Amino acid sequence: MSTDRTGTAPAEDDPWDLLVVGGGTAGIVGAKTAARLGARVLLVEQERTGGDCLWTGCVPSKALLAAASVAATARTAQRFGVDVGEVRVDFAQVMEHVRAAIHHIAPVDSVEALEKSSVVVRQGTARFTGRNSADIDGASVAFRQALVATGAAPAIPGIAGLADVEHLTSETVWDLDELPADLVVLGGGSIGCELGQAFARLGSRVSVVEGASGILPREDPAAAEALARALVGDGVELHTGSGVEVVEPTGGGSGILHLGSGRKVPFTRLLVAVGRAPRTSDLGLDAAGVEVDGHGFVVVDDLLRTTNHHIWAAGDLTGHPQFTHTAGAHASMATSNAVLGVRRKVNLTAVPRVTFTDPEVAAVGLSTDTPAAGLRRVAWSHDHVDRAVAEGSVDGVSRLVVDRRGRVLGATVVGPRAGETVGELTLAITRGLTTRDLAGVTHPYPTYNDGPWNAAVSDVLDQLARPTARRAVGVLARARRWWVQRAA
Ligand SMILES: Cc1cc2nc3c(=O)[nH]c(=O)nc-3n(C[C@H](O)[C@H](O)[C@H](O)COP(=O)(O)OP(=O)(O)OC[C@H]3O[C@@H](n4cnc5c(N)ncnc54)[C@H](O)[C@@H]3O)c2cc1C
Ligand SMILES: NC(=O)c1ccc[n+]([C@@H]2O[C@H](COP(=O)([O-])OP(=O)(O)OC[C@H]3O[C@@H](n4cnc5c(N)ncnc54)[C@H](O)[C@@H]3O)[C@@H](O)[C@H]2O)c1
Repeated sequence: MSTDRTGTAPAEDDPWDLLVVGGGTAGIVGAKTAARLGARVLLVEQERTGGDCLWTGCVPSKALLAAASVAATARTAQRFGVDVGEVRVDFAQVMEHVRAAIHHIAPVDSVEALEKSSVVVRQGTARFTGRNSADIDGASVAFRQALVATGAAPAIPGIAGLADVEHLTSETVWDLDELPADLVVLGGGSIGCELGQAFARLGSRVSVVEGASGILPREDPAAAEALARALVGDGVELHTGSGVEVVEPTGGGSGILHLGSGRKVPFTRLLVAVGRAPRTSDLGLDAAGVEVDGHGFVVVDDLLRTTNHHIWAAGDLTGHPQFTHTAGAHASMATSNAVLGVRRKVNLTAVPRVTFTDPEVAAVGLSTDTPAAGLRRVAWSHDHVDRAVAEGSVDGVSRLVVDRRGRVLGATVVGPRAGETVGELTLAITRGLTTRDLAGVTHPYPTYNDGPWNAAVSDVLDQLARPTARRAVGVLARARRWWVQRAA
C-alpha cells in the first residue's frame, strides 16, 4: 500500500486524491501523471487497460495496413523490374502479425506498468453516485477529484433496416478469421479509407459508400482526390455524394444498401465506420453534476474541467479531435491542473491529423483550401520531389497557408511518410515560425520533407520577387559592387 507524504498509510475508505474512470490512453496518461505528481490514484477499467488505440484502433489498423502495403508492393514490383511471381495472402498469418504488434506494445499499457507507477488499478465498471462518490460493481469509493476518460465507441446510424443485418465495426472487424471476399464500408472517413484500402490490398473486393461529395470530407479536396485516385487504383469502388436511405437484408448477413441517388450497393459483409459516439450514457454523470452536450460529449472548459469542478475529462468523450495524441496530451494537462492547481489550457490550433493510407494524408492547423483575406497559399507538387520520383510515388502534394508575415498557419501533405513530415510543420505552427525559417533550415536530401521545404522556399522567392523586395535587393547588390570595385 502507498503512504501519504507524512508516511502514514491511508485508510481503505479514505477518499482517493484522483479517481480515473477508463484505462485507455487518456486514463493511463492521466493516472500516471497524477501519481508522478504525488497523488493517490485509483484507476478503474471495465475491460482491459490500453483502450481502443491498442486493442481495436491505431495499433491493429496500422499493422493491417503494413501487411497490405507489402502485398501491394509485391503486386506492383514489376514496375521496378522485380518479378516476385504470384502474390498470395495468408489472412490467418496477417492477423497473427496484427496480434503480435498488439502484444508487443501491451506491456507498456498493462496493469503491472500502472502499478509500477504507483497507480492502484481495479477491474470493474464505474458509475458516479454523487459529486464525490462512485460505485464500482457494488463497492463505493469516495474521491476528492476525478478524471473521466471512458472514450467513444462506433456510432451506429439509425438507418432503416441496418439493425436487421449483421454488420462489422472497428471493434469487431479484428475477430474475422477469413478474408471477406467482398466488403462494403459505410463511411469514407479515416477508418473507412484505412480499412477499405487495407482489405482491398489483401484481396477483398471493397466498396466505400460516403454520404459527402468526396472521401475525407474534412480534408483539403486536393488531398482527398489524391487518395481517391490511389484507392481506385487499388480496386476500391467509391460511391460518394449520396447517403444510405434503407438497408435491405437478403439473408445470412448479406443485404443491399439503397442510396439516395437510387443506386443499389449489394454486400455480403458490411463495415460501419461513420464516426464514434462518446461512452457517457451510463456513467451516472447526472448524479455527479457533469453536463453533456446534445451528442453526449462531456462539456469541458479550456482547463478540461467539467461542470463539476472536481471532475475533469480528457479523450474521445470530450468532443475534441478523437486522436490518441490528443487524448494523451489533454489527460496530462487535465491531471496537472487537477493535482497542482495550475491552469494549463487546451490549444487546438496545431493538432496534427494523419490518415495512414498510401499515400498518407496529413494536415495541421488552418485549412489549406479555404481562401481567406490576408493569407497566402503555396503548394509544391511531389512530381518535383526527387525522393518521390525515385520511389515512383509522385501523386502527392505539400500545401501551406501562411499569413502576411510568412508565418505558417496550416499545412497539408499527401504522400508516403506524410505523417512524419507533418511533425516539423506542427512545430512551425506551434512556435510561429515563418516560411523563411523553414527555408533556412538545411534538410537532408532526398527526403519527402523536400515537399513542404520547397513550398516554403517558393514562398520566400515569391516574396523576394515583389517590387519593394527587388528594389531593396538591387540597392544592396549595387552597394556591394561599388564596395568590391573600390577595394580592388
Ligand atoms: C480503427 C481506428 C483507428 C485509429 N487510428 C488512430 C491513429 O492512427 N492515430 C490516432 O491518433 N488515433 C487513432 N484512433 C483513435 C484513437 O484510438 C482514440 O482517439 C483513442 O483511443 C482515445 O483514447 P481514450 O482514452 O479517450 O478512449 P479509449 O481508448 O476508448 O479508452 C476508454 C476506456 O474506458 C473504459 N471504460 C468505458 N466505460 C467505463 C466505465 N464505466 N468504467 C470503467 N471503464 C470504462 C473502456 O473499456 C476503455 O478501455 C483510431 C481509432 C480507431 C477506431
Ligand atoms: N489515422 C487516424 O488518426 C485515425 C484513424 C481512424 C480513426 N481515427 C479517429 O476515429 C474517428 C472516427 O473515425 P470514422 O472514420 O468512423 O469517422 P469520421 O468522422 O472520420 O468519418 C466518418 C465518415 O462517414 C460519413 N458518414 C456519416 N454518416 C454517413 C452515412 N449515413 N452514410 C454514408 N456516409 C456517412 C461522414 O461524412 C464521414 O466522412 C476519426 O474521426 C478519428 O478521430 C483516427
